[in-house]
Amino acid sequence: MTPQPNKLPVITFNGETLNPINGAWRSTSDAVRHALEDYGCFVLATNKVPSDLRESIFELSKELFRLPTERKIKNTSDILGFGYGKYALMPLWEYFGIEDGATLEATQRFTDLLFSSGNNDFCEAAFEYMKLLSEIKNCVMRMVFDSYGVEAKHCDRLTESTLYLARFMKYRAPNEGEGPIGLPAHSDKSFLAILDDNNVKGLEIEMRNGEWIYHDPSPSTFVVVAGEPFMAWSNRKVYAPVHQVAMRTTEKEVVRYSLGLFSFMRATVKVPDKLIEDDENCLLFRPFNHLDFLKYVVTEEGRASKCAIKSYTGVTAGVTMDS
Ligand SMILES: O=C(O)CCC(=O)C(=O)O
Ligand SMILES: [Fe+2]
Repeated sequence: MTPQPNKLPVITFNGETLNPINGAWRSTSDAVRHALEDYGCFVLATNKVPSDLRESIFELSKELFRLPTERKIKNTSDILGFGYGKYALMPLWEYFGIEDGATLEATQRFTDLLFSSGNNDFCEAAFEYMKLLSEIKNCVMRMVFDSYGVEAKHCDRLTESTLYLARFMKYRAPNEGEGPIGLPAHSDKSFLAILDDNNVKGLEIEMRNGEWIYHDPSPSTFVVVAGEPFMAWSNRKVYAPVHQVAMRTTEKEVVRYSLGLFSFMRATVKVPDKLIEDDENCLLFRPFNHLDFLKYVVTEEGRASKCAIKSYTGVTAGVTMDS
């Protein structure tokens, strides 16, 4: 498989597109919805995150990965993928998660735990950066709800219940004899992810037709990716793409740093009636608790499933709204 160059839609968020009273809001919302339906992801061009903040957070994340292992492993979590991770089976990849990572309190706790003599620059930049990403995520959500004609109060209910995972990731180049895969192919278990990187290629995405493409990074773009729970919420209109990270380089000194803000819902996720009506009353996913779904994902059955959300809460034969 040789992935092809980026063919993802590029959508711009600027002052005009982000104002719901402008016509541009409507057309941008429809573009976001169609991109998520057709590709499950899109490239977001925006200057909402200042470039100096982006540069400093990537510089500061290098400090994080330089810490000694005995410090790194202090970052633990009950939820898989939310703590510190480095696995023998995925030797190129390493990550830190900050649970509730769009809040100052959680970012401060993380900083205090990792940096024994403090690191105010890290704490401030990480919080500021993740807060901006959470605003972008809220905007994407509102646009999708709007484009489907689902009332804003349903969006607010989910938004207010969001649990954020801020993730810092590092991928080294493969050594001789090692394969290029940093993070194996998967679909996300988060609702929505906003991804960023230090302009080093690596993210590869499978299109609906099975073709793989790679994302060509740039300093003013992010990648927005829908996860399985978003697909379920939309009654399978939104696509949750399989993607992976591959370090296809022979230059040993290349290091890819990426950052992601992943959102999870504490409130029950339920297909809006509006979307079921549009599907002639055929409900494909029962209401579910997103955090319980994460527990299912790590069970033997969840791990074995090709699409965990389908085996967790999918309606196989299709039922009517009132059954
Ligand atoms: O590092 C990246 O760009 C992607 C990471 C990713 O797909 C994930 O953490 O689920
Ligand atoms: Fe992912």
